[in-house]
Amino acid sequence: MSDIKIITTSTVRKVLKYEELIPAIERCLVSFSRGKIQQPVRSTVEVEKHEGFIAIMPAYDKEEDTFAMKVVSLYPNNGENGLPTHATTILYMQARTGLLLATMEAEVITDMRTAATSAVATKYLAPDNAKVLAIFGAGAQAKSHFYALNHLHKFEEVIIWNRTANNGKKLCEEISKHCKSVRFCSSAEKAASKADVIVTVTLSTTPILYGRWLKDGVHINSVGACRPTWREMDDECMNQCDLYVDSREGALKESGDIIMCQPKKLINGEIGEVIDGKCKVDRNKKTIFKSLGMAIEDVASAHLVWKKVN
Ligand SMILES: NC(=O)C1=CN([C@@H]2O[C@H](COP(=O)(O)OP(=O)(O)OC[C@H]3O[C@@H](n4cnc5c(N)ncnc54)[C@H](O)[C@@H]3O)[C@@H](O)[C@H]2O)C=CC1
Ligand SMILES: O=C([O-])C1=[NH+]CCC1
Repeated sequence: MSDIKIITTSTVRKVLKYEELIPAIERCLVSFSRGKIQQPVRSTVEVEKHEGFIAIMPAYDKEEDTFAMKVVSLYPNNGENGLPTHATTILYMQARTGLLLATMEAEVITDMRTAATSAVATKYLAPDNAKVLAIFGAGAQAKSHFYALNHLHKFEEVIIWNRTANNGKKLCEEISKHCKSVRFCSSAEKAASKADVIVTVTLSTTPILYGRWLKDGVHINSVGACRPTWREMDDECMNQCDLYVDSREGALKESGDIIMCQPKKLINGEIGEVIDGKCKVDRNKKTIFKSLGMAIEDVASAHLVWKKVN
């Protein structure tokens, strides 16, 4: 047996590109909703003492015959000590034998595949001619979401809102090289009420986006609040919008925005069903894509990386 490869962050950054990743993600979302992916809802171990958790995310793609498993830890308080809030590793295995082929540092994969998934959702759910993008948050996902969305659609204006203004302004400075009009806005309400597309990528556990702020036809990619008691959107926001998810099963187990919503919020469909034409969308309505993150997105990304390094 040949040596197990160790694939580092810098290699992943070099080889993984949105032009290949976005179509690969689109394909795997459809396969997932067609039942061609074996993927349990991730299992999670709470580390209460340190207010963190660790999740294990395996998936097998029956069509591609590819298998991988990601381990991700989320320690929100790390941020205050200058440490990364998420730590991730992927084990990439040979599906035929179950043998380990590579371990991959998965920070870049996690950032890019999550943003690529939101970009696909935006392509299918956002209003035609969306002009203004608002991003809530200024961390790793905020940055990758700008690049992925900008790859598919050129927005006339990008507005960043972040709890810590300095970090928000730094992000504006970086992305201003790629977009004519980028600005930091210290009011979440003002940022939201101008936007045709909103991305929420924060570690907040209580709502930061309110229904009363929303413009007609807005599309929201809600990417944070991945625990059953955490929220990013208030009930009014949830109830005004048609709701799409990555996985129904995952969303009903993990999404506080859905589980805690009053009155109970029904899911219109999985994004894979939308792409597959099995679920019709009215783009004039307000829409939410609630993203919890799926192992199959990691499998598809790891497979692209593996093909490049071999
Ligand atoms: N759906 C998915 O597939 C994935 C979702 N995520 C989630 O996306 C979110 C962002 O992740 P990263 O950018 O990697 O984290 P990060 O740690 O790099 O950035 C976190 C951001 O949240 C902000 N923030 C923290 N606490 C806040 C609060 N109470 N109110 C408002 N803002 C607050 C910070 O200022 C920062 O801008 C997290 O909730 C994370 O768990 C991450 C990976 C995959
Ligand atoms: O899918 C993923 O990797 C994650 N979702 C929420 C935190 C990390």
